Parts: sequence; structure tokens; C-alpha cells
Amino acid sequence: MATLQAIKYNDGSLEILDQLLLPESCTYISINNVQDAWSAIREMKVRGAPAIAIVGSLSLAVELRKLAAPETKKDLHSLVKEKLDYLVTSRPTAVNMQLAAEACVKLSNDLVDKASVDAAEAKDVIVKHLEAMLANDIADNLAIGEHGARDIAKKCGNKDKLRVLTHCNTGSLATAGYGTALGVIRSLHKANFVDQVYCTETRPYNQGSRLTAFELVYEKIPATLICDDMAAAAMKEFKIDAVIVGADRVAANGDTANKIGTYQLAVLAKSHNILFYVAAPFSSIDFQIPSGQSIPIEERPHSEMTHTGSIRTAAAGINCWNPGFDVTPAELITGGIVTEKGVFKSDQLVPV
Ligand SMILES: CSC[C@H]1O[C@H](OP(=O)(O)O)[C@H](O)[C@@H]1O
Repeated sequence: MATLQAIKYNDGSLEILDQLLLPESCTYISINNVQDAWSAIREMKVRGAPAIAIVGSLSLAVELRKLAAPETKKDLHSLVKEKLDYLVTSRPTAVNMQLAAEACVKLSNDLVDKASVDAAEAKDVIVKHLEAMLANDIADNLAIGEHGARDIAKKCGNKDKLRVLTHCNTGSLATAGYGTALGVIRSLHKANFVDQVYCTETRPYNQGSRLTAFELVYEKIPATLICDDMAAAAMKEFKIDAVIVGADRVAANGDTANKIGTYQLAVLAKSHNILFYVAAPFSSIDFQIPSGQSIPIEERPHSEMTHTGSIRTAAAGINCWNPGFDVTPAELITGGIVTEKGVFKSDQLVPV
């Protein structure tokens, strides 16, 4: 069965699945330029750390392909940098868009000094670089899935059936295809290791109930939806073997920023003696940031809490606190950090 496609790109044409309309309808919308991408990312029509970087990068490729070659490579470099700096402002916590922007700006800058390349050729090189993100992400995700499944199976004593809890959405709707934490779950399922997946609703945006449940049902992976406040009771009642979540940014010491509610799951997992894993591309580890305290945490609109669609469900005038993410200390990530390069102890990360 084909995995769901959050992103469709073909020869300069970019479409995204409007995730605000899931699970009721699967509607693709066109992204014709960087501004379209910025708005779609900010409004969370597309979300998920890797998917944000891919859509942002591809939107610049779409725009550059339509553009006549600038007069000089310096003009091209200024335009590329301006557009990428803008895309990074859409959502600050996930590191992926920042990394993609830094890599492309460096490439563009290097091309300025390359006498053998003219402005038109430089534009083509940059477009091809931006378009390559999609394929690279797909390859990395598969490796994350395999490494994670192998490690969980081994550390859970190769029990024939495992019960795994996951939070938010880290699947095909957050990446270019296979997923990160949900990719590990897909690999466990393929190896016939999954007894049940427990997915949390993930208030207030409900990535779990609207997106992860959709993916699990679509692929016929046995799963049960629980409310976020049921997590402790579920761990106790169903004797969950492992918790696996994604990451938006991992600090050099292993502290991890992920969807709000992750930290409390890690605390609960510790108190129930349950393995707690983070799964993310190795590039999500930001060695420039020493600890989780330095990770910027995005504040989301209060309306995400006070309304369900257009219906108000909380008193007008109530104060709200709506951070999109929280930080889990490295010592609570007891299973390890699963990447395409292998599984790393959360407090022993080194650049490779
Ligand atoms: C595969 S990374 C997904 C990551 O992104 C989610 O946040 P959001 O839905 O707000 O973009 C969540 O933190 C996931 O772990």
C-alpha cells in the first residue's frame, strides 16, 4: 500500500495535502511561491519538522524556475538569502528549515566566487539542490525506521508482540514519506512486532487524533486513540513496552524539543519504567545549542485552545498559555535517540 503523500512535487509544480482538512477530506493545494509556503507552514496546513523544510525549499525552487536569471550571481545570492531567511521565520522551533536555509545560502555564496559558473547556471545548481531534499528525506526515514525497530525489539527482549505509545504526528504527514517515530512503528509492524499502538490526541491541534490515527487506520496498523490525560492510566493498564516520539530540535546534550505534552510522557514513562525513545534525522541534532534551555519555543494562537473550528469552547476573556513545544531532558530519553545513522545514547551525542 502506498504511504500517504503530504507533499507532491513534479518538475516545478508543488502541491501539499491541506492537513487542516484531515481526516474529513484529502484536498491538495498548490504552492506557487515562497509566500504561499510561508503561509501554509504558519497556518499548519503542512507541519512536521522535516515536511516544513521540504515544502519551504521546494517553494523556492518553484519560484526560481519561473524567474529569468538575475543579472549577477550576487543578485541571485541576495534573493536566495532573503527568501530563505523569510521562510525560517514561519515557525522557529524545528531546526530543519534553518538547516536547509543555511546549506542553500552557503551553496549560493560559494557559487558567487566560482568564475566558471554564470548566473543562469548558478540558478540551475541551486534549484537542483533544493529539489534534492525530497529524495534525501525519504532515504533517511527508512533507515530511522529500521534502526529504531531493531533497537526496541532487542531492548524489549524480542517479545513477540509490543505495545507502543506515540504522541503527535511523525509519519507520512510530517515528512516526505515513511516518517520518523511513526516510521519506526511502521517497521515494527512490518516485522510483525506490533500488538497495539496507542496514539494520543495531542491537544490542542490534535495531530494525533486527526493525523496519526488517520495514518494508522489507512495502513491497518492495530491502534487505539487515547486522550492526552489518559497516558498514565494507559501505561499502567496496558503495560506499554515503549514510548516513541519525534523531535523538532535536539540540543547537543540530548535535551529534546518536541510537541507540547512530550515532557510529561517522558516523566510518566520513567515512573512506569517504560523505555522512552526519540526518533529524528541526525540533522535535527543542533550542536550549536548546548542544552534545551536555548531552544526557541513557538507560542501558538490562543484560538487553537479556545475554539474547535469556529465553535468557542472556552470562556471569552480567559488567559491562555499555548506553547507548541516543550523540552524533555536527555536523562528521561532512556531508550535513546534513533537516527538514520543509528541509535545514540541521549547524553552521548557527537557530530558525525
Ligand atoms: C517528524 S517531526 C514531527 C514533529 O513536528 C510536530 O510538530 P508540529 O505538528 O507542530 O509541526 C511534532 O513536534 C512532531 O514530533
